[in-house]
Amino acid sequence: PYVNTKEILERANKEFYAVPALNINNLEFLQAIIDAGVEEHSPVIIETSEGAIKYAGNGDIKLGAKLFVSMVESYARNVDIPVSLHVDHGKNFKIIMAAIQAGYSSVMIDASEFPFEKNVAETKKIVEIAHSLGVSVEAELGRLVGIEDNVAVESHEAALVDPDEAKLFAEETGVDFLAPAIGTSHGAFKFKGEARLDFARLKKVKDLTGLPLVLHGASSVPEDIKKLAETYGADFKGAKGVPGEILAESVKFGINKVNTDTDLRMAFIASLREFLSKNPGEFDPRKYFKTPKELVKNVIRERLRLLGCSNKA
Ligand SMILES: O=C(COP(=O)(O)O)NO
Ligand SMILES: [Ca+2]
Ligand code: NA
Ligand SMILES: [Zn+2]
Repeated sequence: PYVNTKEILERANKEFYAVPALNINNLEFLQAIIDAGVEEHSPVIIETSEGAIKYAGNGDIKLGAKLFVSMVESYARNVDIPVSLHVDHGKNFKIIMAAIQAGYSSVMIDASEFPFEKNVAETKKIVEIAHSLGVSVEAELGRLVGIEDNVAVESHEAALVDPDEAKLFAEETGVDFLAPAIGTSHGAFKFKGEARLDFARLKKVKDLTGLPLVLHGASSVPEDIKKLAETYGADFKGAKGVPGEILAESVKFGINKVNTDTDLRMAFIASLREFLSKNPGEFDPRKYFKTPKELVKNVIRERLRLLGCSNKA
């Protein structure tokens, strides 16, 4: 069934596991996610960035939002796992409103680049509108910067979430789930040295807010996927993600939603490169997208198990 993200995350919060939030831009990734959830008897959270909404709507954001809601809601009705649809990194009021009106389960208002007071004001505004329409809200505190090696440079300290601010933020905004910056960053090149997240800081945010917490920039960039892509011509030198054991550790300290985009993209392109080089005569997209979808599905299945949300449907 199609559910509200809050329902999925409240249970995860109570039972100490995490649910991946999986970014899509098209039909194939959505199919891979639904299949992974069904095969693992697991809830799944589908999320679309503002760019994805523009992409699907061919520039028309209302159309894009409606298209994603109808696709996700239709597939969700067809399976017996909880599925929700979320706006990732909402910054543009018009796009957030289009998504809420189209029927998204939840939206992120990302005002994390602004000073605390403005972040509070922006988030509060969206929370009031969203809650009046039964939509749940995510916000972010701190900025996504990798903690270089073990030297938490001055500027990085300033970028990471302040746990006391997080408590105040939660009280003042009424936000449903919170993304505390603890050392991750988006994309495939997250760390130059050792991957390290600030778990002490994370635990403080959890203790002080009690909210379901979100880890952004959570892709692992699995070694086998990277190698497969490079075998077939990709140049992913220096790509490094959050190791699986660190992701599992973050769940122990209170992470309940794990934003995953890069790993799906890397799996898809690695498998597509392999398929195309082995099948030079193929030109049916239902064929050349089949094994990429399979690999994306299997990467997601593994992540569902790692995060403890398999069999939680
Ligand atoms: O945070 C993310 C995705 O992060 P990755 O690039 O690590 O998949 N989306 O909001
Ligand atoms: Ca941000
Ligand atoms: Na998000
Ligand atoms: Zn993010």
